[in-house]
Amino acid sequence: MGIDLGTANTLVYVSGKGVVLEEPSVVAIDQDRKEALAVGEDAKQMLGRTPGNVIATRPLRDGVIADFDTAELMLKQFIQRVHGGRALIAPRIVIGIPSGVTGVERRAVMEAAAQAGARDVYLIDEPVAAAIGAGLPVAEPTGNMIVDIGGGTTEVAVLSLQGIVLSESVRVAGDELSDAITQYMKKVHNLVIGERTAEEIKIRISSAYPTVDDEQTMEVRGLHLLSGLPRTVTIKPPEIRESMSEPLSVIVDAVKRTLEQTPPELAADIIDRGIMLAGGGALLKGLDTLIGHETGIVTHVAPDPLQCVVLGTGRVLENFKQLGRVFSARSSTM
Ligand SMILES: Nc1ncnc2c1ncn2[C@@H]1O[C@H](COP(=O)(O)OP(=O)(O)OP(=O)(O)O)[C@@H](O)[C@H]1O
Repeated sequence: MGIDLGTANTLVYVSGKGVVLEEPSVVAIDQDRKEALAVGEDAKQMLGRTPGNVIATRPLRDGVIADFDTAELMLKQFIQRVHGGRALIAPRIVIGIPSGVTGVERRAVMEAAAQAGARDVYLIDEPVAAAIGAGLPVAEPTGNMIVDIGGGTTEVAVLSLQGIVLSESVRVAGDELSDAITQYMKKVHNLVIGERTAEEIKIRISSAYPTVDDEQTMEVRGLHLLSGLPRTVTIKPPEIRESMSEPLSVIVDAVKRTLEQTPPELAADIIDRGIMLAGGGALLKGLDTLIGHETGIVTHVAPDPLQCVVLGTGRVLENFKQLGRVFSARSSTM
């Protein structure tokens, strides 16, 4: 089983079957009964809409486990769902985690997987898994650059011969873009909006670079700060793009810094092959154009950016012998 345990979404790949689960990393807990009310998509629908005794939370923040018990519970639920309620034949699990996490954070992920029933747990750095999932030839002696923009972290890495030559991880990604939109709506339109609405604005009309859709409009509903009453405001893409400029420049700067440090031979390979974007954040309209414009290097979006990491873990599972050097840790080394 391969798992992308992400801040925003968790995906599971089963060897021989492909991606069998893709759910938001959200858990709704009934605090009176101390039990999970919903996990995944159902819990996400409850975000910001729960009564006092129910909390809908994300157990991961910035790509790492922030709430261990809830993360373990979520992981168990997902693994059980994949097994269709049958008894778990403790599987071998490969989990993608951000490359910048500490040893303590790595052990927390491994422990959660072991508690959830895994026999052998292998950790793979997310950029390596994303590059494999995006179809980059990571086993060859050639430079590949992958930029994985998730919910909580953006990872930029240069890979060659199954390994990371250099990488940079910044804790700014899709969530910060949504947060920037929330703050803008509050400051400029006096409108308080929830997390889900901010994400909807980002997905529907925002862009990182001017596009032909710039004249499009969207009606946003929220709570007016001054009157305290519900109100609808009409917004356009350019103002939303402007509101995201700070987090976007953090992402672009991370790419530039990594390129500046890349050894010349590998830099030449990257100029030939281009930069590959993966992760849900890669779906932001115009982000490839912005990065291409800022770096002068052709930038591509992976065919299925949201699934790159989990597809990479799956490919590793299915080619265990050939790709055996890609792991950053395994449970027997805990
Ligand atoms: N069409 C879209 N346009 C812009 N952003 C999008 C789009 N679709 C998804 N996203 C964003 O992608 C992010 C989730 O990406 P992904 O599932 O790759 O992250 P993750 O793996 O859970 O996070 P991390 O790698 O940080 O742990 C969210 O912030 C989401 O809002």
